[in-house]
Amino acid sequence: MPPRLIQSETFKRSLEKLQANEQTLVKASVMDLFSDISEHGKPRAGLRYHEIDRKVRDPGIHSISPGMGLRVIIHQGGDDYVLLYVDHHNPAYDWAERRRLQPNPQTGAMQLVNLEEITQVVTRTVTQTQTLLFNHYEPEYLMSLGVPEAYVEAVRHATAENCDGLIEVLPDEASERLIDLMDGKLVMPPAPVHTGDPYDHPDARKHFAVTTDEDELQRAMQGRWEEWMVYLHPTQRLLAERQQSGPVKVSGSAGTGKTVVALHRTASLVRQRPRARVLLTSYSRPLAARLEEKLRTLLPEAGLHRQVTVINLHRLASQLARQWNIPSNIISARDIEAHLRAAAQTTASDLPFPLLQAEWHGVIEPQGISSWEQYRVASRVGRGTPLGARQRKALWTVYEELYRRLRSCGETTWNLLLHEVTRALETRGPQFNHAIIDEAQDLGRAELSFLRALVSPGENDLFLCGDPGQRIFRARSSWLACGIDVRGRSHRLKINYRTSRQIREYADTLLPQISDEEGQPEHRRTVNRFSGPVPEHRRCSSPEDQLQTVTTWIKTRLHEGLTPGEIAVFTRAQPGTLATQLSEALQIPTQSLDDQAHDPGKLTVTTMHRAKGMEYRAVILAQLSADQIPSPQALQGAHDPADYEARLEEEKQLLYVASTRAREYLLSTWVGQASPLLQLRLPDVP
Ligand SMILES: Nc1ncnc2c1ncn2[C@@H]1O[C@H](COP(=O)(O)OP(=O)(O)OP(=O)(O)O)[C@@H](O)[C@H]1O
Repeated sequence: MPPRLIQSETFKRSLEKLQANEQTLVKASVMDLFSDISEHGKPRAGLRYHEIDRKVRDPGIHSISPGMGLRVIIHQGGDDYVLLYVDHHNPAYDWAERRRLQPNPQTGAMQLVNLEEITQVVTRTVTQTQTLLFNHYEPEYLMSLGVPEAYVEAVRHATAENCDGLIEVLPDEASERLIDLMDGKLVMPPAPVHTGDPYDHPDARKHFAVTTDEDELQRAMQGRWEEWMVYLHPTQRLLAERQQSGPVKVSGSAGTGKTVVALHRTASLVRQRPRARVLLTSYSRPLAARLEEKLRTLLPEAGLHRQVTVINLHRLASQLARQWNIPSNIISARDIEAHLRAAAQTTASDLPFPLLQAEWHGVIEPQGISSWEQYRVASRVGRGTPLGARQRKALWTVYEELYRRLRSCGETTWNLLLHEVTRALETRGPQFNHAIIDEAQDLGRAELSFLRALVSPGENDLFLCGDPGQRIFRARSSWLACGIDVRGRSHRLKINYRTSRQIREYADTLLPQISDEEGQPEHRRTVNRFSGPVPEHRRCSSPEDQLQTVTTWIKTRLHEGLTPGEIAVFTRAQPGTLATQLSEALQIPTQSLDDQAHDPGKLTVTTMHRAKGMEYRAVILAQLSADQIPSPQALQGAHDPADYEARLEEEKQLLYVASTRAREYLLSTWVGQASPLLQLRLPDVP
């Protein structure tokens, strides 16, 4: 085999931490190294390739010196040169001293191990009363699950009390399999590598990328080269690439890489099926715009990108409606209420108006019921008060009049439009071969039925990614009832790549038990890749005090080196004057993300709804007082107790969505009494 250059994810991460001019220098040296080993089989003298003058645990460890005091740590094993890390001289060598690169004896996959971490974990004390979680498994079995040999003893001494820290430092694939064991699942080891190449195993491909092509390396070094584009977790890769016999569900709590899987799935389908029509979609327009931007990075070949339609479902439905002459003027909430009142008057109905409203918004409109025959037998599950046939008939008389009024002014609602287009699709036929949906938890019955009709049923037809804990636009709808059967094809992602363990643990307390789309309780256990500061809370004495608190906190973050684009302030209602006040106090521009893309030079100040799909190093949740969240307006609009519960649940999930946008820092502030949704145990609140 010719000499190879292999880039590890640890190298990628360390490179990103350097200054721009240092990065340029390192990238140039990496290009030189690649051409040297490709042409001459070894690095040239100018790169000062040598063993390091420390007591390293791994004899394969070497370094090169690109200049400016930097050292690139490289592992050489035969003809393989693995880029492991880069930093200034001392920290780079400190890092190298503690690392060992070796194949897992059972799986054959190459693994990089931090020997110091293991020592810390193994020496943790375990009391007699604590139960050892994995002690009854043979070391060989644990290694076959991807646990590096050096960690086996630590894993066998893990207890419920200390396992989080341990699972955090294990390779992702091993962590995920241990979580499955803790959840009581039977876990089969991955198949060993047949090629005999320790970098070719799916477990190793999460951490190492083999470079064989100079152009590819050049692109990676010069262009945007993000970790998620290259180092997929084996489960992510499998989901993205595997043939599926029908609809697939990928779930996972916030930050577990669902969007990344959706993007790779799209790219993989397009590459494998040059003539297929592929739809990549989501609930809202900004989410679809963000998907499109990321897909362009992942699929730079313009031809391939053109094969995919990236659009949000509502926009697609209204485009098709216009094409097929279906009325597509969307009526406002206020006008529909006025029409309903007028319809009740015209039909001399004595039914209570709240009942008319509740039935319209809770049953008729979401199900797209357009005739008495449909309404007579329609399901009203979860609607509280049962209705007899005579009452239904009386209600229907009003809705018939409402429909007549809507037709005469050529207006409709989103749900009715979606149902109309779905009916048209039944005669005109599906428009796509494959659809990939992100944030699928936000699809209601109308969107789900539309989606089903859009795509030809069959292999690899629908691929739905979502988190039932982040439902903020629509009440829960059964996928099965809309013809989307994911039984036997559901997968849950368990590694959280976005947030620190502290933020994830805090965010989890905001959510009660979560049920999936069929009402089944969800396991939500995940493992984080890093730790960080504990989320902070501040009760403020007045709005001015809150402004001062937020300003000071942001100044501290900026002082620590964060940029304005890495910080966001979210509020439940429109932030109002807060954006202007912060901009003046901090002397930096702000952005609200309503119709513009995220600008890295500006501080984000916007609503929690607009936070969806974003991520920041630091997040402030401001104006969290009891009279601001749950939103009184949202709850007042509830049509019946079931609707009230659903709206309250949405408020909790909104807070969860907003909190989980934070990677490292999270601050919550309020004036007066804190929101009951915060579930505060308040020892640290002044
Ligand atoms: N395999 C991976 N390696 C490294 N980083 C990853 C990987 N997968 C995802 N990430 C990163 O983790 C973060 C969260 O990923 P993503 O947005 O796909 O999660 P999500 O599950 O869709 O989150 P949410 O539900 O909150 O929108 C992103 O920064 C992404 O780049």
